[in-house]
Amino acid sequence: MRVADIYWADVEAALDATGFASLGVLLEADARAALVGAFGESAPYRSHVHMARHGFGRGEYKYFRYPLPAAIAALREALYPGCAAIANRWAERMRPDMHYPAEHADFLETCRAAGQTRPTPLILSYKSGDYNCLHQDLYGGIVFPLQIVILLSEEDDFDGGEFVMTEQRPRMQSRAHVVPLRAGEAVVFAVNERPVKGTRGDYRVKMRHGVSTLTRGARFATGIIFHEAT
Ligand SMILES: O=C(O)CCC(=O)C(=O)O
Ligand SMILES: [Fe+2]
Repeated sequence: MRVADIYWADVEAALDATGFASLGVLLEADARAALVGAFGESAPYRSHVHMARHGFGRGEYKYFRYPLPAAIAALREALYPGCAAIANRWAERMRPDMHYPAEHADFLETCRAAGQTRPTPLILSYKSGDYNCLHQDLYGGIVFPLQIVILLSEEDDFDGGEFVMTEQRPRMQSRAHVVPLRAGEAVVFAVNERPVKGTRGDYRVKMRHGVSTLTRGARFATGIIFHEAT
């Protein structure tokens, strides 16, 4: 599967229905192994977070520094235009003042102008007992409304550790989604909120994502977030 083979109309339909959509397997085994193998190094990263110290859950993650690993940089650039087209249609329904440029390089300029200059792609590592609390990856006032997660481990490397999303609907009870991920599979999902068609026009539901507790093994994932951090 290549980015050029993604059928974006199906992606948009799934995003509209549930707030997430599979993009297929976009990282092959050798690329996954290279990213996992470098987790223990320090040179490729700008920061290292122990989730328990911040109340974010249990496990570790690291933000890549520039230059990003080639595979991550290539996916971020190649996936952005398809995502931006959907983001602009969502903006029309939710945030009519927002418009996203067609190319990621131009969106990075928007981030820089707002003082958001640090890269946000990251790699996460979980062991048995680890989990990632429900959260949103907001790093400043400029927010690109879609982001990507890719499972780097094999499905049988671990038990539990499911990618989960919740949606908080206005004046209603929250809904949960368990999002299945295959090794190397990329899923695009709503960062902050998504539009839902109601009887009186669209309304916004707030989305959060996280990872359920691992009950066995080890799990690695990488996240591609399109906005930069302050
Ligand atoms: O480990 C995961 O699957 C989720 C990671 C995450 O929170 C993210 O990519 O933003
Ligand atoms: Fe996240």
